[in-house]
Amino acid sequence: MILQVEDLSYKIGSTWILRGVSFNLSRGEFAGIIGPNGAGKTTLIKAIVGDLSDYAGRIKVTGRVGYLPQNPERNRDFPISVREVVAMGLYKERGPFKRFSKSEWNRVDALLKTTGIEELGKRRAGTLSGGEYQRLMLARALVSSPELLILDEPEAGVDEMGKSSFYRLLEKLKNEKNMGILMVSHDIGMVFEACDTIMCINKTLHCHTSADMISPEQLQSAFSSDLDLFIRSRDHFEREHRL
Ligand SMILES: Nc1ncnc2c1ncn2[C@@H]1O[C@H](COP(=O)(O)OP(=O)(O)OP(=O)(O)O)[C@@H](O)[C@H]1O
Repeated sequence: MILQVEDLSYKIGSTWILRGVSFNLSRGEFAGIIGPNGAGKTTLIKAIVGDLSDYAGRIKVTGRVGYLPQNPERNRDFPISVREVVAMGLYKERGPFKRFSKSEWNRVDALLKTTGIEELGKRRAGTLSGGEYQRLMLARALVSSPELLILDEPEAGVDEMGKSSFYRLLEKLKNEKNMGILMVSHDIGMVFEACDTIMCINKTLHCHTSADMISPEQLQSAFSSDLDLFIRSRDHFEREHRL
């Protein structure tokens, strides 16, 4: 088990954002978190990565975490290269004040290759397109060799071709490194295609089950407040089950 969440609840003022969320994530499991806007998905991720302190319940992570946040902040003018941004992902384990060693730069370059942006290493990070920037953020999240990779809507700004190669890359990394992956996404089709398990969240966790076992009732209970998302997920359910 790489992640254990037990009875997690979070409240802002008198409003519950999350209530009694419990689940486990195994190594080698790619879980997709789906749910309507405002369902508490990002809040759950923030609690897991340690950006939220005043929650109730327990979260146990047993391994290194790589995190690709939703809409990562981007300063287009800041004079930093793509390679340097990836290398900064190592700060947590070795601090910012030492020069990067040759082997650390080799690690960075290998990841630029893995994520398909090796040609862009020397470019100023601010000049990258949206999809290229997401790949850069993925390389940075991976440079510390995480056992748990957490992604919050990584497909934002990525075109359809880019999306499917991005998800294929995640599946490959999961298989090669036996990582656990937790990904929030509104891309219901891709979630059903790429993920092993699906978690439906809307304040509470409505289901956490394998993509081909999920029932229309589970989808409906999580999405009742968002008819459009519900219909799209039901369509995918029906296609998956050839109904
Ligand atoms: N600082 C805050 N103050 C008040 N309400 C907040 C705050 N942060 C989050 N919320 C509310 O908490 C709820 C859950 O937000 P969260 O960002 O976790 O949802 P989400 O499921 O990630 O949504 P989306 O799919 O739109 O990204 C929303 O109703 C949001 O407005």
